Amino acid sequence: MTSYEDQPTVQLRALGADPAGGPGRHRRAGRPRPYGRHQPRAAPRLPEEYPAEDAVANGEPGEPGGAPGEPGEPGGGLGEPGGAGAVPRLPARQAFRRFWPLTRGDRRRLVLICACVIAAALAETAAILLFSDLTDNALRQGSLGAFWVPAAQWLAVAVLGAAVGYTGNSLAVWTAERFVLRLRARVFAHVQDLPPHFFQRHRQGDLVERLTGDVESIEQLVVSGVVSTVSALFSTVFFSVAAFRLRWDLALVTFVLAPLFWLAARRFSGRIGSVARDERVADGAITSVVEESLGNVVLTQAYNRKDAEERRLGREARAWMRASVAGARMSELYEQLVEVIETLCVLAVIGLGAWEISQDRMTIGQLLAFAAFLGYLYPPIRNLGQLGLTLTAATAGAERLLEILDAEPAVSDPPPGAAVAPWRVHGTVEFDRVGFRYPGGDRRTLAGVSFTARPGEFVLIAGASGAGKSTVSKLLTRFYDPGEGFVRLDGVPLYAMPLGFLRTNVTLLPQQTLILHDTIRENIACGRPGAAEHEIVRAARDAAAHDFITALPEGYDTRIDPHTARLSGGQLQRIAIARAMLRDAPVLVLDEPTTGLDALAARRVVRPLRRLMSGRTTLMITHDLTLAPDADRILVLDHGRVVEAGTHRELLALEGAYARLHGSGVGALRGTGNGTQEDRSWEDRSLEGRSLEGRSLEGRLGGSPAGTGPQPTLRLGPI
Ligand SMILES: Nc1ncnc2c1ncn2[C@@H]1O[C@H](COP(=O)(O)OP(=O)(O)OP(=O)(O)O)[C@@H](O)[C@H]1O
Repeated sequence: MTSYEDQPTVQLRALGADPAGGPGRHRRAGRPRPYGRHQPRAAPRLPEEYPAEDAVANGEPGEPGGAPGEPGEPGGGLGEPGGAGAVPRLPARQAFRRFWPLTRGDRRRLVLICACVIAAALAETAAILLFSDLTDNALRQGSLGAFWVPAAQWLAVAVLGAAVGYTGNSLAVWTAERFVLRLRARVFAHVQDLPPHFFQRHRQGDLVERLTGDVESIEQLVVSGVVSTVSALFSTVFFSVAAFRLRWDLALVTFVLAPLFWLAARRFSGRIGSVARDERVADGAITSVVEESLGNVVLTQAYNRKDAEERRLGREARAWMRASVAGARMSELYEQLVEVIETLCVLAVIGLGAWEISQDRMTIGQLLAFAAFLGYLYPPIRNLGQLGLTLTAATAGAERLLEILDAEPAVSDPPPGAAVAPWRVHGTVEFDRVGFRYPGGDRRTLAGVSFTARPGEFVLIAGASGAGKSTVSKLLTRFYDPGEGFVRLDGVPLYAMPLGFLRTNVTLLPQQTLILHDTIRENIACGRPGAAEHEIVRAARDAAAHDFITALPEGYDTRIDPHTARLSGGQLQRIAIARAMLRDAPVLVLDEPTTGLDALAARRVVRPLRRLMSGRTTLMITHDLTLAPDADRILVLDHGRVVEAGTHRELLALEGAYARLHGSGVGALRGTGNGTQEDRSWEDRSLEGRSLEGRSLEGRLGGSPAGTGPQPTLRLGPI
């Protein structure tokens, strides 16, 4: 039997698609999985191929959700990663329509690529006819003179084919990569606007996989899909015309059997879709486990969790292997079925040819020439059948990506023209009967919260864990909009001003020190891009960071990252303070600025913090009440409500919630709770509280320093 694999077909192979689910990690490593020896090409599927279309239309992820604040809306709607069943099924047509606009700017190039593809198919058809002419005339005549003209023509056609093939391929790869680049940038930009709870609810590794592997698989759906369809269609038409010109009766037999390829592909389409989906999910899961394990390596080692982590990875790896093997088997099964169909077709043609020869209507040479020609004809026909498979598999990646793209940001800029014009912010912060419920949350996190912080005031927000303190900071920096009431800056509701303007004027210093994977200089400079060197150094000096930075061998050029071992937690925090200094915003939100630091480090941070706070409206969220006497006002939150407000003295005198909080913390340590030590410096109090905190732990653990017997247990509030 003719080996069609060896036949030259003009395809833009560089765009070769893997219908088993796109370029997952394993595929990028080079394991080919063609569902046919000739690279399948994507084509739009017929409507009847989508029995689930109605079901999909009902829950189509393309529809924007409701208003922010409602369960599942902003950033919601994304199925729980790790379960293929959670991913909504999307018709390929819709997926194509969603991503096609991204080809804008490259459409002329796409037309040129298609023209190259068509020209290449024409050149190949011409080559086939010239070959037939050569065998029929020159060889039969046995004259070398009859050889030269068709040979020269054949060579010219081959050169032309090579030229358009090269041009088309180069352009196609370039266009495809540009598409991937654009798509990735678009998804990445969208992801960055998503609210915090989106990232809390989704495994980072799975999101990484969506931004890499899944993004690439969309390319097969769109750019390669269009080029492949054009290629397969035109090749089929040209080769068919040539086949009918050679022997119409044999060509007819060939075409009568051709739908078998399409039937086989259709039969496999559903299963390949689900296998591809499983593979994409398995890719995401394994990336997540590896990423989480590496991030938690200290926990793993400290708690002897090595075996447990290995088992976890093993579980995901086995699931991945199962999905991968299922995909490979499906591929192989389809491949072999197509082989059998091809054999059947060739046998039918040879059978008819044998009958024609027996009737003296055909020579053996003609029959062999036609059989050889089938090697050209079947690949594009077969590819047309396989396009659906490629598309189904690529759609699995599209579904996962659209889940991200359809997750809505919790907040957005006011419409153009509706935004309040920027002004010089004084720093009055106002919460006016604010109520808030997290998307998907079952109860209100804040209810009727009202307070005003005037320019330059220091307002401390205290309360038990889970009372809603950090939520106040998220509303003020507009990660979310309140469900009820208003948050205002200088009397203007936050939603009425551009987000960029708000965040330029309200600096957040979160609980977790945010460090970029870059030099110390860049880490400080990102507070105000374009800042001059002397401004960066001044900020570092004010943050008490300049000395330890210059003591490093590479000084400000030292590269750091969030897990850097070169700097301590307190030093990283001081770099973050320097960044905030440089930003020079009139409003400052400090969320547990000394959490995680030991007493000495906290003490070193306190002084620069005071410099940072000076002259700015400051909202400090903290458990550490050693700072409370310095506050102009203290708000005590309990179950999302402000239950007490006043100065340190006033609240202690009330002997209510604040006094209890204070009594369970530093007050108890001082044994007074009446603020008699308020004249002592903040730094000293901080140091004392934290030193005692250490002692309290000793006490709890039953340690008895210097063998003095059991110590009383000291309670320090949340540790
Ligand atoms: N993304 C979220 N989705 C649903 N609920 C959330 C989300 N984030 C926080 N919550 C809930 O809102 C409540 C208040 O959380 P918040 O972080 O504001 O408390 P907190 O007072 O700052 O606590 P802590 O002092 O422990 O940091 C908690 O019950 C918490 O479980």
